[in-house]
Amino acid sequence: MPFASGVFFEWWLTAWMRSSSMIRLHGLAVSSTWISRPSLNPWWMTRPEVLPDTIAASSNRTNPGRNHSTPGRPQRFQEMHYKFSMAMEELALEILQLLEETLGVTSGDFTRHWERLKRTLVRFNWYPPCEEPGLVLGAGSHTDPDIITILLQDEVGGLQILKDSKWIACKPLHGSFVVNVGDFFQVLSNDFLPSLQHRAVLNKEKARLSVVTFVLPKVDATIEPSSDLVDEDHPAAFRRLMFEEIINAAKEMKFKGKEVLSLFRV
Ligand SMILES: O=C(O)CCC(=O)C(=O)O
Ligand SMILES: [Fe+2]
Repeated sequence: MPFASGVFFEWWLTAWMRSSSMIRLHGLAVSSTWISRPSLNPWWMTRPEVLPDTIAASSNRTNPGRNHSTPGRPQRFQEMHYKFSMAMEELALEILQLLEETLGVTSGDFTRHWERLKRTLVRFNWYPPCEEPGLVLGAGSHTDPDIITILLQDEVGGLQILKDSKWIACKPLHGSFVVNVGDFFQVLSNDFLPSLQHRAVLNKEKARLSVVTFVLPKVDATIEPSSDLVDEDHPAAFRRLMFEEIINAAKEMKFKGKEVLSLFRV
């Protein structure tokens, strides 16, 4: 759906970028963020002090409860953004249920946080072309601190994942989503599903659009490895912790990635 309107987004985000200060996500990207459940405080609004500057800047524009009246956003774009985040909520729940089935999690531990406290954050990242793509990143190397991230990228490509110390291009596959495991989920799954270190590179000629849905628990959600995935051979790898602790640590480490979880290992 969003890519049918790629031209529109490019126009809109460019205009927005011109008319407001540039928002940077570690590197060179302009983002527009939507919160699916304005009634639930997103973590960056409840704890402004743990905000990365980039997200703080986005959140100023997406004041929860006022998403529909955010100035400068055409009504049609807002409606589309809303519909998209609702569809992503359904998809997220299905993915989590499938993962429970696959890993034999009968306690409902994966879906519990989500069903009770569900919240998605849909972000449009627009990466302008860059004459020297080797010198700057669109999004720096990081892991997402959330449960899972559902990512849709256009045909330009630029997402890379770190595997065996090498960056591997995650080539766009038309009509498909990329699903990333976040730090929170690595804890829940007791290391069975490790979070993914990734980044986005820029393109010399073409602008790129990605639509990223972060599936988040409430900031004070408490987690520990699912009892279904803990046994004698696989003792609990993490202590009990609050989602907020992951966020705070990620912020302190400037969203650089995997080391964050080492703070919570037992
Ligand atoms: O644009 C991309 O491919 C990656 C974006 C990303 O990792 C993020 O927004 O967290
Ligand atoms: Fe990410």
